[in-house]
Amino acid sequence: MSGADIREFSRPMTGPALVPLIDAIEAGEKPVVAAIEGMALGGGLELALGCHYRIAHSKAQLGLPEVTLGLIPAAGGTQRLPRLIGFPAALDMIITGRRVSAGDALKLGIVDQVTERNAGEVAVAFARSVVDCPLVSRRLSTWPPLCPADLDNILQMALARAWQRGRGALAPVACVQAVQAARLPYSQGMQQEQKLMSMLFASPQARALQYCFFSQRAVGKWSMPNGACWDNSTARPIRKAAVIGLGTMGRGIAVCLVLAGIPVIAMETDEKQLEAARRVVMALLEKEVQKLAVGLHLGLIHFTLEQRYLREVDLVIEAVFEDLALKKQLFAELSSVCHPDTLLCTNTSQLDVDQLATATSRPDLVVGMHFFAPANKIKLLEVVFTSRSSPEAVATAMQLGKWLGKVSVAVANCPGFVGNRMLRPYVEQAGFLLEEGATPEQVDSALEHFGLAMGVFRMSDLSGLDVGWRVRKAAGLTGPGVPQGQLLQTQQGYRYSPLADLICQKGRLGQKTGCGWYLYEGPGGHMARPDPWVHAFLEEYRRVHGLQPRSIGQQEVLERCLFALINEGFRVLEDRIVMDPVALDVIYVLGYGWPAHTGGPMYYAGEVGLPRVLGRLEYYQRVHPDIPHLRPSALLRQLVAKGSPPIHKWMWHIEEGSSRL
Ligand SMILES: CC(C)(COP(=O)(O)OP(=O)(O)OC[C@H]1O[C@@H](n2cnc3c(N)ncnc32)[C@H](O)[C@@H]1OP(=O)(O)O)[C@@H](O)C(=O)NCCC(=O)NCCSC(=O)/C=C/CCCCCCCCCCCCC(=O)O
Repeated sequence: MSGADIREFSRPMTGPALVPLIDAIEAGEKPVVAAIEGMALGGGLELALGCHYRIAHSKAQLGLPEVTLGLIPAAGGTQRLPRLIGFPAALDMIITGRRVSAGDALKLGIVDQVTERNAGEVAVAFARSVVDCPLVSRRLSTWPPLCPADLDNILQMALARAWQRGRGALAPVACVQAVQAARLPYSQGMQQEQKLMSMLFASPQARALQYCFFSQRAVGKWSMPNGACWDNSTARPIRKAAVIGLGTMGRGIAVCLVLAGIPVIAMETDEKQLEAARRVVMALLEKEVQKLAVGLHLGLIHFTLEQRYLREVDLVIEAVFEDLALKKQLFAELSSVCHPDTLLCTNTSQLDVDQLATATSRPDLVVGMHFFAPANKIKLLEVVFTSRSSPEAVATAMQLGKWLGKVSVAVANCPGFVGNRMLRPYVEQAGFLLEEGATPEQVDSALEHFGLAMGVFRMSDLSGLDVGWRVRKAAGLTGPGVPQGQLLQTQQGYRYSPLADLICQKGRLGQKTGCGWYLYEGPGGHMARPDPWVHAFLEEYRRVHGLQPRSIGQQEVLERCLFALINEGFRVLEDRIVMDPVALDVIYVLGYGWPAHTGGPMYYAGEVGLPRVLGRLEYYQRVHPDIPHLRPSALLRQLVAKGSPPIHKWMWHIEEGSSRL
């Protein structure tokens, strides 16, 4: 039982109400034994906590995931669980919403027995064995709270953790407040639980998080412009895969495949690089084995320099250096080395997948599988199809992503695909704000305050500033031979900030070099500190170019960065790069640390109000007519003209024939 039907939350609820039902079961004179097979989540676990005993199958999982829906476990979960397993363990489960295995539930004391047999049959036998035992001590609501001496401290720390995890989300904090009320008598604690739930239940954050829940499932129902879709296309089984290029991304992808139980050929061209990769990958895998307490066959991965092993694989994921010529050459080689049916996938984050497909003998079997760093942690996968990709190839990549525990989103091929395409105007605005008077930490703090996991400059330092530098060079925006315009600089007719290029020229490439937009404790350091050198550099830059710095408020940072990103999102929709705006939201929440409690950038635009987004873009465009990304998209204008329909109706307003596919 995985809890309430979430769809019911947006409709008038019908009875019977869960709380009195659970209370009645608990108060009853017959022993009730919960037999848990599969899942006991949310209201499912709360119901089990109201039973007098709990028997779980060894494969069962238990949890209170309400926090991920912007809620608290409000059918007594916040009151019974701390009484049963103590405050620290209950706080951990309720604030994170994480699931625990039956084995861990037994250790924590949530279940009384774990069985390998049919849990129902075992529960019946168990019930017979306890039929004459008094029930008084089995009613959790009557237990006195297990209050340790340092409970205040524990609650304070939990509150701090909830603030930190939540980044502005209300539910994690409310979870702590509700659990805190478990030190009161049960009936008073329940009143507090209901009060907090009532506050959250109708909140915009809960609506946004529930939208995220359904969006992440909706993207699995992909379709392509040619009519191919998830339920008319068959995925191929992947019995063995290869990863070529064992840099950071390749290593992470190899780890994902092994963890999913898929045998992997991990290939490099250089012995030293191969050995370095072997050490890192094996260390990562051993850590996972310990963490997950699972038996994992580490022999599933074979490291090699030899292409002949590629003959036996069903799918290759290429993750070599981001260079089109190099990748094209590799794809041409793969055509002759691999079996003719082998799928050839690229992990490129922005190169033209069509061009790679053209270099092969089987363009129909070429797709992009764009993982996000760290590939073994981030749940998102962009599956990039070209006009020639076969439905079978797309279905296989989508299915493989799911098998790896990712949420796969099918997107059409275009520069930067979806995520990085929308990121460009956002990063660009941040650069302009520096020219106009902001510092990296001011911009980042506004964005982090909004809820983003990391501000734009901290994120750039983490990814490496040379990544964007290389892209800008390839696009002819900077580099030797590119004329440097007058400042404010213009390139290709539009305003261009060379600040990031100048920083790179100084050898400041981010965390890996110990400095970038911030200063770190050393190369590879993670602690970003404001850097006086950067401040002096920005001041000098403005002085040389006669730019009068002005004070830039949080609102302007947010509007310029976020609305520019959203505006590009509307253009992505116009171009029909995805079928639906939910895809953009899923990509940003899972891949770019966009706060889930705002639903994602496109949902957020709807909440802010499309007329407001349009109005602010028009205003900034008047002030900065040389920045095309601030020019409102045709779709945004059209939606506002049509009275700002809800997000699920946006695609109805795209003119036929506007697709660039
Ligand atoms: C682990 C899963 C269960 C399964 O995972 P998987 O096998 O991978 O399958 P999925 O692809 O995820 O899902 C398959 C389809 O099922 C749909 N689905 C799944 N779960 C739900 C659900 N809970 N509700 C609706 N639909 C669901 C999913 O969308 C897929 O559909 P489709 O095929 O795409 O169409 C996994 O799905 C999972 O984790 N599910 C969610 C589990 C969860 O979060 N459970 C907690 C729910 S909240 C809850 O249980 C709360 C209970 C107590 C309520 C008590 C309320 C007290 C009332 C107080 C109210 C106060 C209001 C006051 C108002 C006022 O003041 O007036």
